[in-house]
Amino acid sequence: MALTARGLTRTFGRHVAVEHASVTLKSGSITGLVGPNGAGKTTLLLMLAGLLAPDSGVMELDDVEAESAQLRTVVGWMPDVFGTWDSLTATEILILFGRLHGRSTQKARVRAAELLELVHLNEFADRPAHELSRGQKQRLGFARALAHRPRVLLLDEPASGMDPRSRRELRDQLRAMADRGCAVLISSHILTELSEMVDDVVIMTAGRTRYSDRPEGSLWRIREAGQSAARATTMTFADEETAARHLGELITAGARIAEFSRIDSALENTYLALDTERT
Ligand SMILES: Nc1ncnc2c1ncn2[C@@H]1O[C@H](COP(=O)(O)OP(=O)(O)OP(=O)(O)O)[C@@H](O)[C@H]1O
Repeated sequence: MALTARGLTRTFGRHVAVEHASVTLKSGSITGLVGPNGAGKTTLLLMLAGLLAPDSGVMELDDVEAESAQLRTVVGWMPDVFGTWDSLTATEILILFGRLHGRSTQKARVRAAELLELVHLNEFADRPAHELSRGQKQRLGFARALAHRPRVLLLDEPASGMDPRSRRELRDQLRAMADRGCAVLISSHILTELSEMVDDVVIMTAGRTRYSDRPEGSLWRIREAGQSAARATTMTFADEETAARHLGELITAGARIAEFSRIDSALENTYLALDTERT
């Protein structure tokens, strides 16, 4: 399912948090949302999730204008901080969210077990949420966002607090969801990680959105065995295929390659160039 927002504006008192912002989230695509602190990302996500009313602007699901209530039935929302009833167990929280989305207790229970398995929290199923670590809470937050099998998924800093294995799993799960037709939007400050997983990037500064061109090529470090890091060569390749071909040629020519790794993120450079309006 596709979600399109056009001209969204939201003010708090006299402060304009989001100003005429537009985004298109395509079915099957993962979009990154980046921007400095206070740029309006969370405010935009809340409006797209149907949880905060815009002052003006239009939102559409598959080209049909959608009200907030409709958005809430198809959008899964993962806030940056888990925020829930801490004394409830992981299972109770997921069942409660299933029930709030109109499922029977029985169906919600089955779905809760499935989701706990998905995020590897089975052994914490009956623990109260306040006993979970930060990363475990993030994973429970991800599971909660999936309770009603959303067709659009919005995630605010989903990987913060997660260990490397959980991040990789999250990345794989999001790609699998996109492959099944879900439209995914991720807000994150971890740009190198984001650049590996997104298809499009929306940059937000001072409440305004704009699409970024996908980075063209990236820089790689090539170091031979025995060579110091300072003497390593750097080269730009258009894509991974070209880099792999070059590595093959080096090895065929007898070079003893000890390190061949991507070192830059053009997205990060674009972002840093824009990061002048931090508040
Ligand atoms: N409920 C609110 N009341 C008043 N001002 C708010 C409210 N929510 C957000 N703002 C203001 O709107 C602006 C955008 O905030 P928002 O949380 O959307 O930014 P963000 O891009 O998500 O920032 P961060 O990267 O720090 O999470 C900020 O200046 C913030 O102070």
